[in-house]
Amino acid sequence: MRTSWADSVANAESSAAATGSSASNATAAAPRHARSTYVPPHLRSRPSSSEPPAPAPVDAPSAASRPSGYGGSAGGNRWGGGPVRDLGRPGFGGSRGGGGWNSRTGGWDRREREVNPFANDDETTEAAFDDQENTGINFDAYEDIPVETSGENVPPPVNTFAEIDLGNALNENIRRCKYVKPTPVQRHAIPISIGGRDLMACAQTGSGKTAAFCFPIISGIMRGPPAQRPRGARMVYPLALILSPTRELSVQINEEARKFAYQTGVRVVVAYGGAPINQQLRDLERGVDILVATPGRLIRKIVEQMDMSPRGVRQTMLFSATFPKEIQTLASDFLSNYIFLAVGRVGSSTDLIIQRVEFVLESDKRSHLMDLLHAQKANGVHGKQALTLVFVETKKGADSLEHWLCMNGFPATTIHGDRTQQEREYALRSFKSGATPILVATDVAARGLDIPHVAHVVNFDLPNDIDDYVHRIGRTGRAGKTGLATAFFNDGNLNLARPLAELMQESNQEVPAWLSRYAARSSYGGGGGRNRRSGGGGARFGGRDFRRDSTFSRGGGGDYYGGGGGYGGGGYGTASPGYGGGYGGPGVTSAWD
Ligand SMILES: Nc1ncnc2c1ncn2[C@@H]1O[C@H](COP(=O)(O)OP(=O)(O)OP(=O)(O)O)[C@@H](O)[C@H]1O
Repeated sequence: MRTSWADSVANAESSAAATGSSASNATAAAPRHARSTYVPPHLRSRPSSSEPPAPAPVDAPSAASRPSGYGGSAGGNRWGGGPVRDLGRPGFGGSRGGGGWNSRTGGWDRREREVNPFANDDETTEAAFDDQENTGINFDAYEDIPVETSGENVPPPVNTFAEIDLGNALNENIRRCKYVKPTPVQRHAIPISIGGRDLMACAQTGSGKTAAFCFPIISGIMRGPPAQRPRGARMVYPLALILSPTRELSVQINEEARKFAYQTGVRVVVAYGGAPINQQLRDLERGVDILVATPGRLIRKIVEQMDMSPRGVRQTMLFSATFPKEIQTLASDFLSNYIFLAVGRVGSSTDLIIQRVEFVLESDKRSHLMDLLHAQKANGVHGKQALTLVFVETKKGADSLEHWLCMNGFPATTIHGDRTQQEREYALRSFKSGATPILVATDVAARGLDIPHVAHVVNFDLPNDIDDYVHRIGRTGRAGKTGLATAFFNDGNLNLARPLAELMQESNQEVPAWLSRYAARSSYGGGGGRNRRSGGGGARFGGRDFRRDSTFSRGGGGDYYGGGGGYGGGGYGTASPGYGGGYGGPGVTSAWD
């Protein structure tokens, strides 16, 4: 039978060197005195060493919490480790004395206290917006969304978090996050992931994909038996690797995952370029269960040429709002007998975003933007109340537009690849807080960033690729809230005319007649080009499994429907959930930073 998280951890010793190679190298370079002994997650949060280790409380799963058919084709529950051992306890890390993360002999680092990741939530963002109406989360907006799954023995979805045995500590964090019920992608993806299956999940921007992959990973690690690590080895052994396309997104996923993992004993660490390496090395040396990393264009190398367990042994999940066919083809190399999940007309944007396209000549763009910003102000939607994200094509263009906006009385900042990481992070903080309510950005900020109160996304320069457009506008209209996206279109964007018109139509937007005319023109020879979506019927927006495409043929076979052979027995089940698209294969543009 194929390995589950529980099996993976149990088998960790035999393949201890099989994962986290980049982290391992990093650790080897760290100063000796910082070495600490690894304590597996299930032993953390226990009483201090002077006390006998008490049996971990166990959440007995109710029959209802295990949907029939759970576990997929291999039959039965893949977890193998039984119900979640719940490690979370009140008083963790402090007042009770002795209990918790840091007090156990041989812990990661006894000086360390687990920082409360919820502590700053209210101060940093909400306080700045305290006079704004709290619209709350309206996930009813997603209720009618069509869901399509394909693959063998798809585990059924759940309707509530309570139906899944995630454990008290994680449930408590879900409550702290104010998540009342799962979003559609969470309802479907969590049981699939807990069932040990590989997954390619396509769901709209802002619809909760982060929790959809984090919850099962955290609960899987909590559930697992102790991992035996070689003593004294200066290696770190992440049980899960989360790869994301940009540094800022890695930072955000790390922050989210830390909230979900708070007081569970599961340790999350982030590693990315441009930030001081010593701090990251120190964090890694304290131990890591979940490593969040930005690998640039090295995705294929990490998965195929490093020591990671092969597909079919590890569990691999990919999540994105867009999955064009080429990316599906490339990504399927990393997956085994996977389930394809499409929530919504995927790759399509959500109806929550009102999309406008305006014809603006290059020379008129600045004054047109100024008009929009003044109109926003006049409507009382400005400043901290409504953050505006302006996408431009080049780094120079970003700096120059930022300067011009500031000169004209609109406080703005900028984020792009030529700025230092410190400057990028500062800019993001300044934008989020409302101090500079306009952020001029290149595609660095296009994917995944979850910034509350972004009310307006302006495509000052349209991207060449419709996928990028979908991700960009998805920075607004998130978590059930509505948003506005305005695009400046001119003759230079002819290639985008058709996919843009189609996308707008699919999202129930009003398509200007002039854009339809451009779209028709581009269909007759002009457009297409890089835009992989133009043409191709239902698969256009990546909303269907490319394995269903009758024209699909790769040769070699054996891994798709009924391919079998993927279940290779025990091993080190490093889950490697991906994020965003862009595998940088030949001929495919990579959005990875
Ligand atoms: N079940 C839930 N209940 C309430 N809010 C939720 C729930 N799940 C996620 N959210 C919130 O919804 C917002 C969007 O979630 P997330 O960033 O995971 O979206 P996403 O699908 O990954 O978007 P993108 O495609 O842009 O990366 C976040 O603020 C998150 O906290």
